[in-house]
Amino acid sequence: MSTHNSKIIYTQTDEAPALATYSFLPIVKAFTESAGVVVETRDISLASRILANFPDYLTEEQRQADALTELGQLAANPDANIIKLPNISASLPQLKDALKELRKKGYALPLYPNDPVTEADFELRARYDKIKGSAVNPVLREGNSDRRAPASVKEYARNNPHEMGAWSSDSKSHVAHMSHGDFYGSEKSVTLAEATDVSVEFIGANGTNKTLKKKLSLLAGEVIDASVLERKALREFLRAEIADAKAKDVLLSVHLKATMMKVSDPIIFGHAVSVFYAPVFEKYADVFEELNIDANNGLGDVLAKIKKLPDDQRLAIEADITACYTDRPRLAMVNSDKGITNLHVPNDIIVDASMPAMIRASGKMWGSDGGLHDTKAIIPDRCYATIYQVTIDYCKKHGAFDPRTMGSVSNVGLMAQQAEEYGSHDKTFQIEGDGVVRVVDANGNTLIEHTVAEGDIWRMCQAKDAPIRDWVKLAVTRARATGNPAIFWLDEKRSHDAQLIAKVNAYLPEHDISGLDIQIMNPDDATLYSLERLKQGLDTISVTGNVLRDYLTDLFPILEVGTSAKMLSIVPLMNGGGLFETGAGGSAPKHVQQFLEEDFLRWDSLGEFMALSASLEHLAHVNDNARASVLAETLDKATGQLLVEHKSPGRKVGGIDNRGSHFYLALYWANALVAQDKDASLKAYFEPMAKALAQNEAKIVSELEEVQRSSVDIGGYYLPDPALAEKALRPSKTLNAIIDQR
Ligand SMILES: NC(=O)C1=CN([C@@H]2O[C@H](COP(=O)(O)OP(=O)(O)OC[C@H]3O[C@@H](n4cnc5c(N)ncnc54)[C@H](OP(=O)(O)O)[C@@H]3O)[C@@H](O)[C@H]2O)C=CC1
Ligand SMILES: O=C(O)CCC(=O)C(=O)O
Ligand SMILES: [Mg+2]
Repeated sequence: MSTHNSKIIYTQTDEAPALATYSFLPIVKAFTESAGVVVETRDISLASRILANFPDYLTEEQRQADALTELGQLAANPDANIIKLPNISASLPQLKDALKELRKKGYALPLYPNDPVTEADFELRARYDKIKGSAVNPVLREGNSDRRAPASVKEYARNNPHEMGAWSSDSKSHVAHMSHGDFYGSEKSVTLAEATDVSVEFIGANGTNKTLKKKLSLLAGEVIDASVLERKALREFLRAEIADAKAKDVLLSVHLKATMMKVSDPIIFGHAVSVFYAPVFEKYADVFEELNIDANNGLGDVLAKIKKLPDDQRLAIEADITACYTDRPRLAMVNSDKGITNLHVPNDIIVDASMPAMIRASGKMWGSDGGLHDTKAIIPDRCYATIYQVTIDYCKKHGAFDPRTMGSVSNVGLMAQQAEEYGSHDKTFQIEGDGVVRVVDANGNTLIEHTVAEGDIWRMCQAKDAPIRDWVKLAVTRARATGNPAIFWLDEKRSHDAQLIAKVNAYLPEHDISGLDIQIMNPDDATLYSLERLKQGLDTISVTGNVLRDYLTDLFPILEVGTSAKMLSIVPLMNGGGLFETGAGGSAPKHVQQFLEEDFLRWDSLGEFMALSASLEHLAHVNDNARASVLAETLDKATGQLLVEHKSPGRKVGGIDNRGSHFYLALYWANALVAQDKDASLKAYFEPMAKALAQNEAKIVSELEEVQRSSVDIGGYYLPDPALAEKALRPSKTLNAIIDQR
């Protein structure tokens, strides 16, 4: 059998998934070796990405290869087989934190220039900004997205329902969005008949003329759109909603995506901060300027920077901040014990996960009293805010969903080649003055034009034709494979969506869609349609653009199976390779904190297990490697057994954690390989391992539990010491001996 090019790239990332990798990867290698499959790692952690981008500041030994660029190129190659674990999409405070740690460790990296003056400062800032936000996923995602809850996961949730907060019809929770002056209201879109280069020009009312973006090459059939969020309208909206939250006596929360929308959303977040704390920002404008305080970094930045002031001055500011709370609504908290509000940092409340978490918890969020309360959820732009209101209304009317009986909503998402809003950050601008912004083609024709004012956020998005066509095809494939209705969530009232509707209608007839139920609905109707089917226990495929892909693959999984971490998340790359993302959730910083405090890692690697199986399956198919196929099948069996036997990590210290679940996966996987009859040599190969694991079960479990309850040091947060981390994550000598002897 050919095992040519049987290579899987397993990514090293950050926080909880990176810790889990220390424990899981040796096990993976011990198994895949048997099929001649080589598993290599590439480090795309935040720390590594910073180092890879600053070789000129590092010594020869400190320099790092640019693994992300390498993997980005690999993703366009038919051979690609990449398992991608969640990574940090760094906000500015996170980036600075990581820098601080690296500098302490002897990496002579330059400080982030907060207030660039010279050209060199600007260049340096641009270099750092490239690493900020969602800098990884868009590079690797050279394909559209197929995310769903596998049958075994659904089955597990039905038999072991997670807690769902009860909903009451008199809940005061609601979504607040703008009614004008937002991106939704101003969107203009065109589909290009021919390839062209465009530029984005700002023509100031005072006669200034500035090219915001030079020579952007566009392909024939590409859909572009542009829209503007008005600063004035946003701030008025925020003021009104803050007052309304106070009047209704609900918590105030703001839900944005400052990671993927790394240019626009920190600015919007900054407005929420400076409007909420307006008296303070006004009174201390000069001091804040001197301290380089930027509202976009949140109240946390204010509190940290005023520490440099003399005590009396700092206390006065702190008193004025406290005074804000008397005539303003209570803020939703991220951590009420530590007094962290949802306006502290832009990366704590990320809309895709935060809204479903709220909806799961009776529509409530945590208040500073440590209790759950009804909340006003501010999501300024109307493009996608309303789907949450429809969901809230549905829960108010019908009560919470029941994981035991509810159906499932899977997703086919347009994502390839930085589609739509999630590829817009290099075409997003905070406008310097009043004037107009124009998108002008190579012949000097204006394609799109907006009147803008100082401080407005203008942005342009792209969606290329080939990915759109591939997305339609993937939707049909999933509809055919499942027999479920596939709903395109497209809003005919949005100019961009109108272009997409035309393309969907043009490309659907390229496929055999006989007997399939494929419909186009606006997001509100599609939400209601899907929720009604969900209630009845029926399954529906949501076919969406990039943002709704992100939102829905947290919303439905969190309601259905308790977390998006258990999703199968496949990216069939357009050039034939496979990218297998683990889950749909993030890096869960809270898990690291718990691990450091009590040596218990509650991260569930189910997403890794499923991604590995899908990756092996893909490899088996592409490389005609029958053994890899047996490995994939038996891994699925083992994962199923792990669920049934309740060997997933618990949430609280004591019992099985992430490492314990890895042991059980290894045991069940080895057993399944011994039990299969497709490949006799694999059967024989795994017999000794299966036996050793089974015989030592009690000893291994006890070695894994013994370490819990004391604090642990891994020598860093963003760049842990590999030796310390390995020691901490592989505490069972008995297990290590069995795994390492392969
Ligand atoms: N694909 C990617 O690379 C993604 C990366 N991120 C990054 O992750 C970080 C955190 O983002 P956030 O929005 O809080 O989202 P997360 O998905 O990390 O967190 C939401 C909550 O989901 C639960 N959760 C998520 N994954 C797992 C898992 N494998 N096992 C058990 N529980 C899990 C945890 O709940 P509990 O605390 O109750 O245990 C967690 O607090 C950010 O740095 C963000 O940029 C976010 C999304 C995707
Ligand atoms: O890349 C990121 O920052 C987050 C990605 C994400 O949330 C998703 O794809 O679901
Ligand atoms: Mg997401």
